[in-house]
Amino acid sequence: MNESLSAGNGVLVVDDEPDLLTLYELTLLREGLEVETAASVAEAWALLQQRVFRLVITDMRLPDGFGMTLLHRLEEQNRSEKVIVITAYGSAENAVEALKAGAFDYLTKPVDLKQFRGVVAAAMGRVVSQPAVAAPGAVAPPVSAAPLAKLVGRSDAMLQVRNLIEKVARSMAPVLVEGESGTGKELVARAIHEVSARAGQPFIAVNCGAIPENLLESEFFGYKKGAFTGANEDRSGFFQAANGGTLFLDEIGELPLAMQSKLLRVVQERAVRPIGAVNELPLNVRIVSATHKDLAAEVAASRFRQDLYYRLNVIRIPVPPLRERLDDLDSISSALLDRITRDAGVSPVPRLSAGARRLLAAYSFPGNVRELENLLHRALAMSSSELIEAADLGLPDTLFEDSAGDEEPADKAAALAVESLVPVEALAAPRVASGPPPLPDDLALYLDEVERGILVRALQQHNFNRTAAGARMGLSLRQMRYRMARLGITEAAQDAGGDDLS
Ligand SMILES: Nc1ncnc2c1ncn2[C@@H]1O[C@H](COP(=O)(O)OP(=O)(O)OP(=O)(O)O)[C@@H](O)[C@H]1O
Repeated sequence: MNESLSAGNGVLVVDDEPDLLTLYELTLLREGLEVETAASVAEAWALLQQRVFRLVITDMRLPDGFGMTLLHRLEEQNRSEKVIVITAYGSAENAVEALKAGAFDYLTKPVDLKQFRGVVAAAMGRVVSQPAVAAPGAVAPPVSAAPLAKLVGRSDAMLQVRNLIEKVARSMAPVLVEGESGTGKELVARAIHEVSARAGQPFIAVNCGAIPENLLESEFFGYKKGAFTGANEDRSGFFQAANGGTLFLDEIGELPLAMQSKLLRVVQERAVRPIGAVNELPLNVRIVSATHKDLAAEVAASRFRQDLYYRLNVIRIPVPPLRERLDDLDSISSALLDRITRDAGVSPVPRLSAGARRLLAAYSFPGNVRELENLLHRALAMSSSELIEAADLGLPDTLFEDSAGDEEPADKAAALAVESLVPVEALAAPRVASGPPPLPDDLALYLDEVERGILVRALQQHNFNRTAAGARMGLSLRQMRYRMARLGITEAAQDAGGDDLS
């Protein structure tokens, strides 16, 4: 034990290959860090019993066990050390496992020293802003729960989302948030940032689908004065702006392939070179991405790079559609009404009548929480009292009739129609007498709704026999089940006593 070492910038490196250990040690010493080394789990643990380090860098395979053992022990004891694991080339599962277990980051052998320095700088940079830990056994600061309060909902599905957010907060691992439009993916990304030690640093949200292709590079990486016509001064990109904090890449599936390659390079090397610059700038940015697309399918269709997908998708947080967490509808509606009236400076906050709540619960919310928010905005404008009635919601008449009474919908057809309600725009298309329907704002959502309407009609025509309804449209039972599940009409059909469940 070296008494002179402070916890401040002490790094413990664990590797059983003496040459590598020396190489790592020299690299770290050159960075001005204080280094101790160990060649086995036992040796490392003995050192960790004596003092606290800022960072532990460990090879995965050691003569007497695995680097994961050290990670698990440190996690169990809630120690403050960040852990970086070094895994063999091609063992991505190990790396992912380590990140899920709480590792700060991982490096793959053969270790690129530039990357090594970048990862270490990120780990040290993050810790520097925290109070120095003085004694063995000191615990990491608890994560703050306040940011999670903005994410309203106590359904099982939301509790799972919250748990995941808390779990990933301490790590640097990239997170992919998946879910339909308007489910709250950005809110989840913000919560990850705010719960993490990066909370005081910038959170930069970028909608990848909204930036013209020819501007992507300069927007992301910045440029130097004179790099191209019109570059009259140096300009930072999103990465530099997010340095020290979190970069939220919304609609990552919209990035063109050429930009995906450039993004991968920056993410791997943890450094960015602005257009026209000679030198790279080191980065310490956590990446949280989001998509409403099935990115695995995009990879299969060669529209998304597999290597980038694996890099961004270390931890996946699926955010379920609102129709799958109707338990949360009342609390989310109240929170939204609170927010809307507060923003408008109106009081008191109106309430939803029992009829209005019933009507909302019968709706399928293809636009999820954002649609609920818009709907409540409109309802507030329509309502003339402190009570928002069903009629103020502006929902389609079919739904209105079905849920007006307290009784359950009378027959299978009604149950299915209510569950899989087609939004007004989708229904309107075939009814319009002259001229083409307006272009949809969201083609995928629009087509989903058209498909939903067709499936419901086919099922109704075939007395809810999915095999027959599918066969009528050239679909196997398996394809029907898949499509019904995807479009959220499985349950209604089962409730309705579908005769070919198997
Ligand atoms: N659980 C929730 N509690 C309170 N408000 C929510 C919740 N989920 C979403 N919202 C609100 O719904 C709106 C849409 O959320 P958000 O922008 O995070 O969705 P998104 O999934 O990122 O949407 P998109 O895919 O269109 O980018 C926001 O105003 C957000 O504050």
